[in-house]
Amino acid sequence: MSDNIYYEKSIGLWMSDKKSQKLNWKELIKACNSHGYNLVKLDLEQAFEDQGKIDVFLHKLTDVIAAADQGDAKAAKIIRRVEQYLSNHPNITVIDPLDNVRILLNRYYYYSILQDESSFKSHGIFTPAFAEFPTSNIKDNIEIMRERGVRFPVICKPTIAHGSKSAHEMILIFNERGLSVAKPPCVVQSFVNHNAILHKVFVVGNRYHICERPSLKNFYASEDLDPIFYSTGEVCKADSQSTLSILDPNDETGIKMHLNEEKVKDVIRVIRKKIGLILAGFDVVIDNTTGNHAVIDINVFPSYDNFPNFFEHLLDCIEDTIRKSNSDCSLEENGRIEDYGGNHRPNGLINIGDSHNYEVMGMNII
Ligand SMILES: Nc1ncnc2c1ncn2[C@@H]1O[C@H](COP(=O)(O)OP(=O)(O)OP(=O)(O)O)[C@@H](O)[C@H]1O
Ligand SMILES: O=P(O)(O)O[C@H]1[C@H](O)[C@H](O)[C@H](OP(=O)(O)O)[C@@H](OP(=O)(O)O)[C@@H]1O
Ligand SMILES: [Mg+2]
Repeated sequence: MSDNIYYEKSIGLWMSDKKSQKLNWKELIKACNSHGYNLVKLDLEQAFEDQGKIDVFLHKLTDVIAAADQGDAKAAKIIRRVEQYLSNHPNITVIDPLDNVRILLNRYYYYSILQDESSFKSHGIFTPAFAEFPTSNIKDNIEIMRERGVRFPVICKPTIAHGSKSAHEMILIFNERGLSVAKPPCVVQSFVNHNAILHKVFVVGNRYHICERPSLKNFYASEDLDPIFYSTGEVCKADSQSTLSILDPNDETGIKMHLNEEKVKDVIRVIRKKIGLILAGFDVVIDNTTGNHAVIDINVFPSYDNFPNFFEHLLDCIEDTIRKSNSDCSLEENGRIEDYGGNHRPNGLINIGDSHNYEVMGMNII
């Protein structure tokens, strides 16, 4: 994977072909080498022991873990082998630990972690009311929604957040008769009107980057509307141009709701403390009536689209993690996200984009 210079340490990397095709391998190898690491592209079909010594295991195994947890024997065998290898090599830095990644495989589970976060309410942060449908019995599901304060319109999402294309297949449901399309196991989450603006926060350890994406226009409960099926990829990518994102004329409020960076940092602190991932992303929409910030989704190792110098920040963070684990004081143990070393910058934000499609690099979350 790299020129014939010997590098003392190695990063073993595995990700799906789908993700791998989007990766700029040349740039990643350059960043690894500049930090004194070889980059080894691991093969899950071969024993890791036969693929060279690694010091860091960097992965996005979400699809394989999800398949294993759903009973896929081949995937289960792979995950067992990976976990056995890592337990035989406790000095390998894993980014991120499989048990932490598992937290984000189940939407109901991680929504519950967010909902239970007591600090959010007073900071104007929330996760929309949600409920899980264990069966497709509409009467039972209406009762479950009532008990949990979930109100139409709702977005129906697969409970399992990764592992197949269907994990991103969403359904907007406007009334009780629309619940007939919900296919359990699934969660329903109250829809938050947010003027079709999605804020994606990409996190690498203590650093984050925010970008705006198209989202869904404002919707209201209605007995007349049939469910709307969509996939996230067709509505919320940077280049998406879905009619679902075009605000209705009477919704053109002209008021721009500004993302509050302090709220973003609060969410990052909670994710780092309660979920403990180095590589994560989350989606925020701003309630257009209250201005409160709704965290509607958290992702493992997302795209890091437009994250400036992502690979450099990744390697810095890997080295930071190794340094901290060697000094045996984990970030999560003391519950604080500390300042990090490196090119210390003021705790400010560097506005690196125009105000419309703004992108803001946040450094040093304290
Ligand atoms: N509660 C909600 N209120 C308003 N819009 C929502 C809500 N939940 C989801 N959405 C819209 O649906 C999109 C997809 O939802 P979500 O992010 O949960 O799905 P996902 O497939 O896991 O996304 P990703 O591609 O980020 O993994 C969001 O980007 C947003 O546009
Ligand atoms: O541009 P984003 O970060 O929104 O796209 C992500 C998406 O949010 C999910 O994290 C995808 O992961 P899966 O849920 O596992 O499909 C990412 O796909 P990946 O192939 O990069 O892992 C998207 O990049
Ligand atoms: Mg999302």
